[in-house]
Amino acid sequence: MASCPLICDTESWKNLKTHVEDIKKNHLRDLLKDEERCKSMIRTRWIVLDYSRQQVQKETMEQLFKLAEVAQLKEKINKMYSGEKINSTENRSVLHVALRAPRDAVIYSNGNNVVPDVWNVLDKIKSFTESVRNGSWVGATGKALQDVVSVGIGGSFLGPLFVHTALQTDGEASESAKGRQLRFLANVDPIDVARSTAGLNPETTLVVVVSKTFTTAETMLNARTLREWISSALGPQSVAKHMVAVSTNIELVEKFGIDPNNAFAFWDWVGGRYSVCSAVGVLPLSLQYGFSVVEKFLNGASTIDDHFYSTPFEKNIPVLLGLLSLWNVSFLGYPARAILPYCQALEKFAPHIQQVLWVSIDGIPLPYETGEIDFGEPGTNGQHSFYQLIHQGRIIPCDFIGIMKSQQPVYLKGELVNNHDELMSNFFAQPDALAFGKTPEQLTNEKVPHHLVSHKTFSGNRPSLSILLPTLTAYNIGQVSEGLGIFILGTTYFLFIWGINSFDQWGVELGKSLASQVRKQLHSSRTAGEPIKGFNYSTSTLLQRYLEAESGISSASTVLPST
Ligand SMILES: O=P(O)(O)OC[C@H]1O[C@H](O)[C@H](O)[C@@H](O)[C@@H]1O
Repeated sequence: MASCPLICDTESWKNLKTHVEDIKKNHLRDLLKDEERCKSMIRTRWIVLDYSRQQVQKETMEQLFKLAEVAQLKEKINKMYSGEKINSTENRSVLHVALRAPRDAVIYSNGNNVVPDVWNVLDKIKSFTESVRNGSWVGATGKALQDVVSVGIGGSFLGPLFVHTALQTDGEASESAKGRQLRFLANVDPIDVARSTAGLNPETTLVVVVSKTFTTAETMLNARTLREWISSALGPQSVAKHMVAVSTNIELVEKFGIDPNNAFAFWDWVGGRYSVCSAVGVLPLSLQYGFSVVEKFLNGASTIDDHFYSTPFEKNIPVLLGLLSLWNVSFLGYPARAILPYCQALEKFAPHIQQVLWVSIDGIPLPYETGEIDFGEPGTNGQHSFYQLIHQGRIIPCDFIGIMKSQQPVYLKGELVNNHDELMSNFFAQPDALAFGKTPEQLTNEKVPHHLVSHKTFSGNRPSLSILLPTLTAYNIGQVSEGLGIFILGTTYFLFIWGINSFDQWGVELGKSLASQVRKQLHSSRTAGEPIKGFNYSTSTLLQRYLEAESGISSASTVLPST
């Protein structure tokens, strides 16, 4: 039995479906003439959020807030923060907010305050990373470990990579990272092994194996590969000095050959895609930038949690972002969203991790589409690749993210504007181009040749929102990347409203089990010449062609990339 009716059966949902027809009668170029409307849709907090170019009226927002109330959104948020096991299919709390809570905070899971455990790990990370960075922790040959390879995939990779990319050009962070390298090894493609170790010396490299379960096939094969890379160069006893782990599964960490004292724990109430503020991100980032910089990142993330928990929905940035996404996906029928940071440092920002389910949290098949296809590219690069699509092709709501003060200002004397202003000229122009478009009448008045008028017509009425950040320090990155938080929390929200589980991931299991069958077939065919069996004709044919090709590798001996 459902614990609550599907949201699509509520009056509030039906009213919004009816409201769509009212909205379709308006063009954004007309809505944007209403200054009072626009004024009510520009929110200035730690960031400036302007959603006046969304296809919404004041009434739309009122109805969306009503829908959130009907969906008991605030109650669900309260349950999340109070440690209730809202991840019901895995019987777990959802408490990534505890990872960046102040030391004196009290957050319960299973009747225990989890904050002291969080700070025990943070204190251990601080101590360990300081010893590596100051050279008191050295490798097997007595050399300081200046380079780090973080091995992990999915949530054990994407969040840390995003934050690393954003910190690389921050003044304070880049100064503290001088002389150090942080690389990531995620894909099981051996090319990724070659790339992540190119030019590195095992003597001065520390490998961090990041895996919540310590069972993920790609991560564990990559970890064994780097263990071999180190052992073959420095001897098997060197693993203790050159490999550490981040996991909830300390037993498997020890079985792998890593000293449990060199394992940094996190907990089952941290979902993989929400783990960047756990040791998953904090350990490799602190090795690269120092714990004090990463602590600022955590503090920034913590401000989002406070805002998210205590701010009324009308002024709640993550809730507004989530509700607008819900409106675009479930009512206006736009299945995708382009996230366009006009800041190269945020190039890894577009959330790659989306929760999409076809059943409700109670296992009931949903009669409406869920999920949103998010993609993105830093501006102005995107303008030279897919903006033709978003201007004149299908309608894709866009989120533009700009920075007021560049991390790395450049100005050439004599130029009209500095380089950041040049970038931001596009940040301010693109949303209006999408909203207003250009009509055939305007083109005719501009004396555009008649045969080109249709080609150069822009329909406009394409929704977007604009976010302006003050700058990108570790603190701001924490706000934004829990900006992964803003978007992920926003995503969590409308998943709360859709009534699906934002925190489990059964959907990835089937592919993994089928890959396991193929792995066994490849092994038996290559080592014992076993014929292919148990696959459909198409897959069997492809497998046959693959096995006939020369692999360039003999399974008789270990092969590592040439360094
Ligand atoms: O950290 P691990 O246990 O190795 O899992 C790595 C990743 O596996 C899957 O892709 C999950 O959907 C992710 O949430 C998780 O981050």
